[in-house]
Parts: sequence; C-alpha cells; structure tokens
Amino acid sequence: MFVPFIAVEGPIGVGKTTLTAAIAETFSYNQLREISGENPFLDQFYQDKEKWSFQTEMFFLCNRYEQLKQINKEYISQGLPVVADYHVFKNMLFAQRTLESKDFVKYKEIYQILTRDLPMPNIIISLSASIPTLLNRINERGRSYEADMDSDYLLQLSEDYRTYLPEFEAIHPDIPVIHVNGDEVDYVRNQEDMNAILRKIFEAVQKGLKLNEVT
Ligand SMILES: Nc1ncnc2c1ncn2[C@@H]1O[C@H](COP(=O)(O)OP(=O)(O)OP(=O)(O)O)[C@@H](O)[C@H]1O
Ligand SMILES: Nc1nc(=O)c2ncn([C@H]3C[C@H](O)[C@@H](CO)O3)c2[nH]1
Repeated sequence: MFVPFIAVEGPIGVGKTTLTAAIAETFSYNQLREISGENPFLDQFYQDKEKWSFQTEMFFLCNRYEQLKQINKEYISQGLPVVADYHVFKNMLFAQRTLESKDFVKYKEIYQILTRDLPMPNIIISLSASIPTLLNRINERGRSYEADMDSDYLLQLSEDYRTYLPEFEAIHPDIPVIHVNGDEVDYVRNQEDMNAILRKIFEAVQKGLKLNEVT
C-alpha cells in the first residue's frame, strides 16, 4: 500500500517547517515536527561546536529515531499519511560536518543500526536558497542560539545538501525529489508559488498511488 510520507529538507532556515505546515493543512496530513528546541546541547553546541558535537548529534539521532518509530506505529503503518520537516539522512550530513573522524566512525555504526527499520519517506521536497537569504531568515526568526550563525558553517551545510541530493536521487530513482529554489520561489508571500508546489506534490502522490495499483 502506498501511504504518502513526505519529507521536506534543506539547510538551516530555508523554510522546511513553514512548507511542512502548509502541506499538512492543505492535504490534512499528520505533521511531524523537528524537535531541535528540545535538544539541551544545541545552545552550547553553537558556542563551541568541537566540544559539544557528539552529544548534540547523538541527541538528534536518538530523538529522531524515537519520533520516526512512533509515527510509524501511529500513522504510516495504519495507512495515514505524514509530512515531516526532515529526513533522517540529515543526521549524517550534520554529523559528517561536525564530528571529528574518530567519533564519526562510532556515530555511523550507531546510525546504521538505528535507521535500519525506520520508515523512509517516499516523496522528498528539497529546498535551497543562497546564504544571504538563509542568514536573513535566521536573523528575522531570532532564535537566541542562532544569533551568531557562522556563514561558513551554513555554506558548508548547504554544499553538503547540494552534493548529497543528486547522490540520493541516483541511489533511489523510485523516490521523486521536488526541487524548490527559495531565491526564485516565495511560497510565503506569493500564493501562486505555494499553489504550484502543492500541485507538484499532489501529482507525485497521485503517481505513487497509481504505481501502487499496478504493482
Ligand atoms: N519563502 C520564504 N520567504 C520568506 N521567508 C520565509 C520563507 N520561508 C520561510 N520563511 C521564514 O524564514 C524563517 C525560517 O523558516 P522555517 O522555520 O520554516 O525554516 P526551517 O528550514 O524549518 O528552519 P530550521 O532548519 O531551523 O528548522 C521563518 O521565520 C519563516 O517565516
Ligand atoms: N548539529 C546539528 N545536527 C543536526 O542533526 C541538526 N538538526 C537541526 N539542527 C539545528 C539547525 C538549527 O539551528 C536548529 C533547528 O533546525 O537545529 C542540527 N544541528
């Protein structure tokens, strides 16, 4: 059975949660929200990444593991669609960037064990935007721990996403990836832009449902 499980992904502040909420509302899907505010290490992490990266990445990984297990039980396995503002692969993107190599080796082993049986999204929306756009949005949002966001860190993560997404598409040709350039498309202020994205999502869901009927 094809149960829509959509993941909205992209670098910090690109608009994942905003779009996720709109999709959830439009299609009456259950919304899975990132739990970053609950990460007790995030504040210290932004002050000293080297010192706090292992705790931070492990917390995100364990928390997302719990969340995904839970939504599988309550929604996906019951045939109820879900839209999430992350894909579990983001753990690896951040961890690879922030952990020292010895810790990353350990982290990777745990990641592989924990993610083995998790439900994986069957539609991805990949958001991107230039660094000035991301910085503007992060500043406007005004979270205290992101007040001194390092633009190099943001740039590295954006490049990690840019490199990883085509690899993901090559490994998973069956999972549609809808790309949205946040510098050209403004789905917050322009309803036409929002409608165009929602139409693409609707089409991807319909295609998934039809393919499922055939197989
Ligand atoms: N297309 C857009 N145009 C203008 N502002 C936007 C747009 N999308 C999001 N925003 C604003 O940018 C800020 C960040 O958006 P949001 O919280 O959705 O990003 P996010 O990708 O979920 O962030 P994070 O990576 O930190 O979880 C919010 O204040 C939101 O209102
Ligand atoms: N280090 C690290 N690893 C993650 O897996 C991760 N996921 C999100 N974040 C940070 C980005 C935003 O500041 C804030 C909200 O997304 O949390 C992360 N930071």
